[in-house]
Amino acid sequence: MEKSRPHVILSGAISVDGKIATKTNDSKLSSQKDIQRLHKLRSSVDAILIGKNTASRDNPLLTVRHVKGKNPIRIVLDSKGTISKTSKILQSSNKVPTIIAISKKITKKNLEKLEKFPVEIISTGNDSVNLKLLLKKLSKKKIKTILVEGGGTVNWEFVKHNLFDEMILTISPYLLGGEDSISYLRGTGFSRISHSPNLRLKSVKRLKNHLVLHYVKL
Ligand SMILES: NC(=O)c1ccc[n+]([C@@H]2O[C@H](COP(=O)([O-])OP(=O)(O)OC[C@H]3O[C@@H](n4cnc5c(N)ncnc54)[C@H](O)[C@@H]3O)[C@@H](O)[C@H]2O)c1
Ligand SMILES: Nc1nc(=O)c(N)c(NC[C@H](O)[C@H](O)[C@H](O)COP(=O)(O)O)[nH]1
Repeated sequence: MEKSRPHVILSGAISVDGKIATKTNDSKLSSQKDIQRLHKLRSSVDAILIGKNTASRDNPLLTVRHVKGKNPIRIVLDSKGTISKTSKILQSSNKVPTIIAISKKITKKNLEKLEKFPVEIISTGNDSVNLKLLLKKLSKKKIKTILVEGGGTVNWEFVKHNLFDEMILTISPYLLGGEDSISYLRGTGFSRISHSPNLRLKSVKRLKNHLVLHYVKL
C-alpha cells in the first residue's frame, strides 16, 4: 500500500541561542564542511521544500553543488505565488524540476506569471497551503523523502501538525539574540512541554565548533 505521506526530514542550522537568522536575514550559519554534509543529504532525498520568505530572502538555488549527486525536486510553499520571476529558483526551473505549491489565495496575475515557467503548480488550501493534502499529492508522484529546509514558519507548521519523522539540526557557534531575529520554530508555539513531540537523539557529529544533531521522532 502507498504511504499516505512522504518521509519528512527537517533540516537547518541554529545559533547556540536557537536563531536561524538575524533580524536583517543574515542566515549563513553553517560552516563549509556542514554545507558539504547538507549537499550530500540533499542528494539522498527526492525533494527539498522551503517557504516563500526563505525563497525571497535567501534567493537559494537548492541544488547539489558541493558533492557529486543528483538534484532533488524543489518545492516552494507560496500560497499567493509571489516568488519573483528573477529568483534563482524560477530562473533555473528549465534545468531543475520545480514545484510551486499555491493556494486559492493566488491572484490571476501571479498564476499567469508562474505559468510562464516550466514549473509544476499544485494548489491546495483556501488560505495557506494545506500541508497534509500537499504531502498526499506528492506521495502520489512517487516523492518518498522530503528535506524541509525552513524557514521558521514552515518548520513550525510541520512540527505543529506532526508531519515529520527526523530532524537534523546544526548548532553553530554564534549568539545572535534579539526578539526580532528569527527562531528555528516561529508560529504560536506549544503552551506545555508535554505537547512537544518526543525526540530520540540518534547521533551527534562534531565538525570543529559546529555540532550536528540527528533526532528521530518517537
Ligand atoms: N539557518 C537556517 O537553517 C535557515 C533555513 C531556512 C531559512 N532561514 C531563514 O529564515 C527566514 C525565513 O523564515 P520565515 O519564518 O520568515 O518564512 P518561511 O521561509 O518559513 O516562509 C513562510 C511563508 O511560506 C508561505 N506558506 C504557504 N503555505 C504555508 C504553510 N502551510 N506553512 C508555512 N508557510 C507557508 C507563507 O507565505 C509564509 O509566510 C529567512 O531569514 C531565512 O534566511 C534560515
Ligand atoms: N543547514 C543550513 N545551514 C545554514 O546555514 C542555512 N542558512 C540553511 N538554510 C537553508 C535555506 O533553505 C537556504 O536558503 C539554503 O541552504 C541555500 O541554498 P543554496 O546554497 O542556494 O542551494 N541551512
